[in-house]
Amino acid sequence: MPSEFISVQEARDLIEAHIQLLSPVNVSLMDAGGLVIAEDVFAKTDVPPFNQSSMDGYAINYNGWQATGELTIYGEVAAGSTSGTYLQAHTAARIFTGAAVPDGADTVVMQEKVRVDGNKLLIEDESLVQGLNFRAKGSEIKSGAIALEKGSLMTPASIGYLAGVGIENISAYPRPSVAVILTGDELQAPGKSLVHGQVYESNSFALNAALKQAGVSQIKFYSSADTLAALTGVIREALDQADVVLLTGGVSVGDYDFVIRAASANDVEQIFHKIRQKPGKPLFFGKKGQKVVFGLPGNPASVLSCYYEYVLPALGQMSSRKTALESRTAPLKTSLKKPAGLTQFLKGYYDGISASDLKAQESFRLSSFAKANCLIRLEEGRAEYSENELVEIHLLPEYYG
Ligand SMILES: Nc1nc2c(c(=O)[nH]1)N[C@H]1C(S)=C(S)[C@@H](COP(=O)(O)OP(=O)(O)OC[C@H]3O[C@@H](n4cnc5c(N)ncnc54)[C@H](O)[C@@H]3O)O[C@H]1N2
Ligand code: MOO
Repeated sequence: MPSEFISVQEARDLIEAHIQLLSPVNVSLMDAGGLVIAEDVFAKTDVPPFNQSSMDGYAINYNGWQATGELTIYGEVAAGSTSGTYLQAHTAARIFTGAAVPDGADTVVMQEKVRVDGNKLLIEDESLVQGLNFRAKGSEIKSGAIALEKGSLMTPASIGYLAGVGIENISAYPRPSVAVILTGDELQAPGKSLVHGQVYESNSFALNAALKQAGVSQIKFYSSADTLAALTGVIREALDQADVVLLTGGVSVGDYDFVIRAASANDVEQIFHKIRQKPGKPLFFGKKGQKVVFGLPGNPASVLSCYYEYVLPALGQMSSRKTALESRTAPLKTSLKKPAGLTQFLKGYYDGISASDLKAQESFRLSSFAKANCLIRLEEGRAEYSENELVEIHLLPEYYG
């Protein structure tokens, strides 16, 4: 293998070293799912904001009731009632779940555990203790306290939690915007007829689905004719529009493979080109300012392998997220041979116990990828693996097991 080829680990390290966090933006909680917060977030109120009943029943003063045994029902507090009340001695207030407990009361008795006789309340609750069914003001969080720390992921629960402490917007790292440039004069859109020499264009479909699955919503597609001038112009426009530019095809050594030259003509600094791996050997990675360019080798299975192994973690890193495929070790179902000197990513199937390589591994074929739920990583220095030998597998995102 010529010396400009680098290892998979070197490629990973170089990408990680060159990716920069995107600048935080102010986002509505409604649009914050999956983002990471860039600053500590402070509660805007006590939660609960007042002493609150957790049951439908009667608010009482526990010690007062202990002293007299019988209470007179006085008034009612519904959830949302905003007029403050004070519980007089020897009285109980009818109350409902979520309502503000009157000052002077410290306990709520469930309505199932009382007898009401006219306006007299008889409590028949042997397990009643002071403070039961009473949520003290600020017992979840006090106003001004840190609700979530910088670096927290906005899950449905954390979004709900922040809304509950009075937050409307947060400062978060956005997801990158992505431009996808398709190269290749032989490409035809699905739905149209093929003439001899044409193939259906599929990379935009696979990448669109993969990017959306990763939460990227700003995706623009471009097509370029196979000329240096055309591709140089399209890359310029894409770099203007997006944080990340993904090209498919045109990174190899053919006479019409213009990606390297067109990137250079746009002052994209080449960080690497070519990895000792299969598929995706001619992967290109470059940088212009904070923007990054991946030249994905055009074969459809190379595009997807390189996306999962290199692009997806980079997209995550820009948004302060870990999005690399989940890695596990699993025993191989059968023995395998491979070329030494290349890391191989095989389309595989993991049944929860062992991993098997699927048929049809060539990079122009997607039939095996379509059935795979993992990539099996075989190490550069190895030429064979035996049955049951432990290997590293990378679970594809659609696999939940
Ligand atoms: N002499 C050599 N030839 C090749 C080498 C090499 O080292 N020396 N490497 C091979 C490897 S490995 C790969 S991978 C490919 C990568 O080539 P490119 O990135 O330049 O890709 P293209 O030639 O443009 O396309 C490759 C293949 O993929 C099809 N393709 C491209 N785009 C799409 C698309 N959007 N949808 C569907 N199919 C697409 C294209 O028609 C070609 O069949 O180079 C090898 N050659
Ligand atoms: O390495 Mo290429 O990506 O096999 O076809």
